[in-house]
Amino acid sequence: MTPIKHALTIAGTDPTGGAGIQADLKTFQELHVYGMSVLTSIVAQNTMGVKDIHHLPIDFIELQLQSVIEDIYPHAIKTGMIAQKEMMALLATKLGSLQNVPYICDPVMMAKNGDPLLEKDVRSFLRDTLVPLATIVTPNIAEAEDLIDMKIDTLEDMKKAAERIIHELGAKYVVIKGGSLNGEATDVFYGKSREFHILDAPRTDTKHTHGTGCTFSAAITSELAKGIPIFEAVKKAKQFTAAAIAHSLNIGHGYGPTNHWAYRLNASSN
Ligand SMILES: Nc1ncnc2c1ncn2[C@@H]1O[C@H](COP(=O)(O)OP(=O)(O)OP(=O)(O)O)[C@@H](O)[C@H]1O
Ligand SMILES: Cc1ncc(CO)c(N)n1
Repeated sequence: MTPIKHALTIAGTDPTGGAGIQADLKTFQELHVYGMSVLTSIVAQNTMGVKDIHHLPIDFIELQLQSVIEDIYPHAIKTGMIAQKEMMALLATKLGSLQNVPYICDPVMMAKNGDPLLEKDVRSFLRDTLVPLATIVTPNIAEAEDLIDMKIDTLEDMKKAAERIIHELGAKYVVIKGGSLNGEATDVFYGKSREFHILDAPRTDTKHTHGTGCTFSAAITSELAKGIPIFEAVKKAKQFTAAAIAHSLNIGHGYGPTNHWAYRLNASSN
C-alpha cells in the first residue's frame, strides 16, 4: 500500500466552512491526503462578508508550525490568508529553510464580496517575501493585477501577467485563475519551462463560489503532496474545483459554498 501523504495549510479560518482552513482540510480529505493546519487569523465571516478578524500572535503561529513539523513532516505546504507583514516574514524564513517541500502560495487578498482579508499596505511585502519562494502561485485576476501592477482584461493580458510573475517575481510556476474575467472559467498556466497551457472547464452560472480559490489551491497541494507532476496536479485541481462549483450549495444568505464531495460523486459514477 502507498504510504499516506501529509499536506499542511497555513491560513485563516471561515466558521461557515466554505473557505480558508476549513475548505483546505475538506479538500485534502477528499483527495486522500492527510490534512494538517496552522491558523494565522481567526475570521468572523460568513457567505455575506467579513465582520472582524483576530490575528494570532506571531510566536504562537511559530509554535504551531514547529509542533506540526517536528512531528509529522508535510509533503506539501500551502499558504492562504497571511494578513500581516510579521506573519509573512516568519513564514518566509521557515518555508525558505525547508528543503524539497512543494510550496503553494495562494495570494489571498479579499473575500468573494470584496471585503479585505489583508492589512493595508502589505501586498507588496507578500510579493517580495512569499511569492519568490513558491513552487506555484495561484492568483485570481485582481490578485495578479496587484502583484505586478498591471490591468488584465483579456487572455493575452493574462499570459503577459503570467510571464511577469515568473520572470520578475521569481515563483517557479503560476496559474492565473480567470474565474472573474469575461464570464469565462479559463485559467493560464505558465512556468520555468516557458510553455503556456490554457485550462478550460465549463463555466457554471452560479453565484455560489465562496472559497473556490482556496479549494483550487488546496487541490493542487494535495496532488503535489502525492508527487504528481505540477501540470497534472493543476489539471486535476481544475476538474475537482469545476465539479465543486457545478454542484455548489445554495446555503447561507450570500455567496454559497462549493461542494467539496462533488468530485467523488462524479468519479464513482464513471
Ligand atoms: N462559475 C464558475 N464555473 C466554473 N469554474 C469557475 C467558476 N468561477 C471560478 N471558476 C474556476 O474556479 C477556480 C478558482 O477561481 P476563482 O477565480 O473563483 O478564485 P478566487 O477568486 O481566488 O476564489 P475565492 O477568493 O472565493 O477563494 C479557477 O479554476 C476558476 O477558473
Ligand atoms: C480565511 C479566508 N481565506 C480565504 C478566503 C477567500 O475565499 C476567505 N473568504 N477566507
